Amino acid sequence: MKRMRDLAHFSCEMRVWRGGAWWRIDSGDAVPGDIFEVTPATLPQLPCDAFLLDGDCIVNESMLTGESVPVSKTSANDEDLASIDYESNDPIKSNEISRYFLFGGTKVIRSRAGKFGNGNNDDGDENDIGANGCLAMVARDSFRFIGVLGIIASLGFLASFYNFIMLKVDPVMIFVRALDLITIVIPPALPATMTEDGLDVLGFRETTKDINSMSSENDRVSLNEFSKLYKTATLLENKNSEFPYPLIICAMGVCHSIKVVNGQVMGDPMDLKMFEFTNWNIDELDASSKITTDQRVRLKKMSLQNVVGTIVSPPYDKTFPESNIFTEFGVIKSFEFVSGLRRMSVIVRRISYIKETFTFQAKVKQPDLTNKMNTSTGKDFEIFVKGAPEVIKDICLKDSIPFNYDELLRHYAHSGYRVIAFAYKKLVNISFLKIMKAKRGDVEKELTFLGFIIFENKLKAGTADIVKILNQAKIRQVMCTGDNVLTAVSVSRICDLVNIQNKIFIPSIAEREIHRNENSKIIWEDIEGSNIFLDPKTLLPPFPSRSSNFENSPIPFKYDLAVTGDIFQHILDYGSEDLLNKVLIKCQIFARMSPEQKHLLVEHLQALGCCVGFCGDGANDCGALKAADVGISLSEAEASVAAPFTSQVTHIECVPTLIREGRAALVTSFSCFKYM
Ligand SMILES: Nc1ncnc2c1ncn2[C@@H]1O[C@H](COP(=O)(O)OP(=O)(O)OP(=O)(O)O)[C@@H](O)[C@H]1O
Repeated sequence: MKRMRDLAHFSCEMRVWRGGAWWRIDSGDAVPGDIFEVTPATLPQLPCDAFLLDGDCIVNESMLTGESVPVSKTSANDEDLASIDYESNDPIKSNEISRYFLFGGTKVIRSRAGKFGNGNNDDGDENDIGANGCLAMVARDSFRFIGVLGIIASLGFLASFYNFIMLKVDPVMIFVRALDLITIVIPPALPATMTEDGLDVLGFRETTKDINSMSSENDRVSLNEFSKLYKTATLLENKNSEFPYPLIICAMGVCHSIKVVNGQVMGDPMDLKMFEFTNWNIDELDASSKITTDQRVRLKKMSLQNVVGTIVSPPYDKTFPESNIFTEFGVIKSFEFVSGLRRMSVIVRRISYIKETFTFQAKVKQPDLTNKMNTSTGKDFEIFVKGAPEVIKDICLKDSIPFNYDELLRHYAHSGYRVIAFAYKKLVNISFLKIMKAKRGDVEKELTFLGFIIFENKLKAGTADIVKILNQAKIRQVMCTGDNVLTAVSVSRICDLVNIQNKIFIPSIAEREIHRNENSKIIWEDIEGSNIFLDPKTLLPPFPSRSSNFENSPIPFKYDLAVTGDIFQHILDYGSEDLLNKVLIKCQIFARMSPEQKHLLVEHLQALGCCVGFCGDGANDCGALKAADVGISLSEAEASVAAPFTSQVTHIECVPTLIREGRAALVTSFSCFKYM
């Protein structure tokens, strides 16, 4: 809470643009409408919410979302600003707006050529952490209890006051005796003991360094760790005569959200592993970049110096021993990864150089400066898209999808690998202006499928032990993930979240999403394809003999359910309450869940009377973390506003620790009451 308070009262010096000149003012004096400058040196932490009007920047939002991957912000244009509904309760809700919205309290890692418009200088009190945990309930009930005692004491006080007056006792004595009665009913040390008890528990947490608490309340399991890029699978041959790398390698080199900050590459761990695999180089056109004057001159000659933010290039020395053409990629525009869309894309321009003498200088291993530009690139751009295979399939040209696409996807996902699909399109004869204005939906379509890349999901050491401990404690554990359902099933089996002997049933609907209604039939099918189906109403397997004593027949085998986000949504929209409750109670795996669906799952479990813990590690878990009774954010940030508890050790080992501490706090509180 102290950190929250500090954040609300945070002030610093800032440079604002007023009356045609720059002024240095205290951030407390900033008013809505001010335009101010953001650089990490002068304004490391944003003192207020703001719209990014010009330039771009990278911010660390982990204190809000728990997501330690830096987030890129691009500037808003007039159209964007005009489309905001300021009257709405939450004008910044949409993902589109958060692209150019800077949140007060977040840290600026890097900024480029920007001046910003100040939104409303609120005090960050929107970030309240709901007091919805068990300990909060105990605290609330404790104070209610003291309140009731207070009422009894007051009534006793009035009654004895009246009696003493009737007995004509001395007024000072009346007052002292009446006060005595209050202290008899409410032990004076009780409120202090309760507060002390709470502080003790919090104090212990702060010192463990594993779990940091932002409030006096007291879980999704991040089981997967990207350990190594296992294999690349190019399904289509995409040979390019001038450039020796296949398009899938180019895609791995350019299609990511890696940032270079002070010479260090930062970003999504999966992107980092993928990029590391290519062995390519990346640099950004900011003050700290290593981009040579020579490269800047080349960009300038091609009028690219103001539009290219990032340059990605294959290794100079190994690439073209024979060729006299060297190619690098300038990233013109990127559409960041959005959990709801499950994809990201970049628009790039190839920058090729025809060399007259391609001699490498011994030390710097860079092409000779006598290069000539290849001007043939003209108005051509390329878009590389990567994302969940189901999503990529939908936006690719049908004839570019290999016949065994689903089979391969199923094979790798079933083996527990994370599968990412890549697609590509050449955007021919388009002006810069058009590219800059292009909407995501307009360019991310009619693509050519390039291939899958497969990541091995390595379980963090000790995960299975923690799952076992929680099982022994009879705490129900459910996997809730954005990943593929088959991958989720495989990981759940490895860590004993579901018994490996159990059959798993997955629901599906024949109709496409837009044609679905309450009459759409859900089919619950065995994942192993054994042709066994569950009854769609009772979710029970077929009994050996339905005619004979149906009621008392034993269930023929043990089984679990795994539901995908779209079916979960369908059941919420059209299913009966009975079916929804059965799914909530019986289902062990919720996969391909969007952030909103994770949130809804928590709320519906709570509506059934469950006390829900949620353990999550990313921005896509924020809603669920906040809604849960016990939210644990696994984040490198010291404390994140996304959840009441933050564990810097990004492992579920913090869950039993927290439960133990919570129970200890409860026992201490009850003991206090008993003692008093
Ligand atoms: N950086 C990325 N670029 C492209 N696609 C991605 C990226 N990260 C994830 N995806 C795809 O989007 C899907 C959903 O991602 P999301 O971040 O919502 O969940 P997740 O990381 O798979 O799982 P969890 O919910 O356990 O964090 C992933 O399964 C993957 O197919």
